[in-house]
Amino acid sequence: MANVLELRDVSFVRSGNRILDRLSWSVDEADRWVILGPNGAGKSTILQLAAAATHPTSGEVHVLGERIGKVDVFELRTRIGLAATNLARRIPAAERVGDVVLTAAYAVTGRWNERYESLDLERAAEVMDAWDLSALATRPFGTLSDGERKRVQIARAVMTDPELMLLDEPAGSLDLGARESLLASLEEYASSPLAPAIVMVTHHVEEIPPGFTHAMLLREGGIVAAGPLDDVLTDAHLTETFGIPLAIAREGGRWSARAKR
Ligand SMILES: Nc1ncnc2c1ncn2[C@@H]1O[C@H](COP(=O)(O)OP(=O)(O)OP(=O)(O)O)[C@@H](O)[C@H]1O
Repeated sequence: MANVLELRDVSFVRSGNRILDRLSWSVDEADRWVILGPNGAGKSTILQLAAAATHPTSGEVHVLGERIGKVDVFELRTRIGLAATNLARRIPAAERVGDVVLTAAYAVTGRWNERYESLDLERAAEVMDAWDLSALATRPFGTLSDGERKRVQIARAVMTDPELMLLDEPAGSLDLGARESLLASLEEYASSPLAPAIVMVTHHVEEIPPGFTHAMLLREGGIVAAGPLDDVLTDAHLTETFGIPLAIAREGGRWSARAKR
C-alpha cells in the first residue's frame, strides 16, 4: 500500500510556542483518517503541513512521495484537495457556484480569462451533481447558507481528482439536517475505491462518517493515540485528550460521546 503522507519527528514552533512537538505519523492511500482534539491542539497546523502550505520547524514532512522543502510546492499543491474555511473566505461573494467549482481546474478563485476545456466543464457538472449543487450553479457564492458553502468547498477540492483530500471541519457550524446530509455524501465519497486518502479534522466524534478507518487524538501538539478507529476511540484515550471523564459509544457505524457522571 502506498504511503501518501508522512510526518517524521515534526515540530512546529511559532512565536516561541511549540505548536507540534516531535510528531510522527503516516497515512496510506486507502486510509480515511479523522483528527480529533480540543481547540488549539494543533489539528489545523497538521493539515497546513499536509497541504504543503507551510514548513515544519524541524523534522521531515513527505507528501505524495515528495519531501517538503525539496520540491516545487506549486506543482505538488495541484495534487492535493483542501477544503477549509479560511480558503473559502478568498472566494469572491459574487462568484457563481458553477464557477467556484470550475476554477479549481486552474487553482484560482474568481473567474477571469481562463479557457476551460469541455472536459473541465463536464467534470464540474459531474462533481456538482454528486455534491447536490446542480440547482445552485448560477447562485452567487455569497448568498449560500453555511451548509451549502461547505458542499461547494468540498466539490471544489474534489474537482481536480486529488491524490490526497484534506477536510478542515467540514461539518462545523452546520444544523443537524445539513450535518447528516453532508456526512452521507462524505460516506459515499469515502467508500469509493477511486477516492483518494482522506484526512478530516473535527471536534466531534458524532461527525465521523461511516467508512472512516483511522483516528488521531491530539492534545497540546502531541499524539495521545493514533491508529484504527476501534483501537483509538476508547473512554480512556478520549478522557486524556479532552481532560474530562468521557464515555464513547458506537452504534450503526456512528460514534457518540458524553461526559461520565
Ligand atoms: N503563526 C502562529 N503564531 C503563533 N501561534 C500560532 C500560529 N499558528 C497557530 N498558532 C497557535 O497554535 C495553536 C494550534 O493552532 P491550530 O489552529 O493548529 O489548532 P487547532 O487544533 O486546529 O484548533 P481549533 O480546534 O481551535 O481550530 C493555537 O494555540 C494557535 O493559536
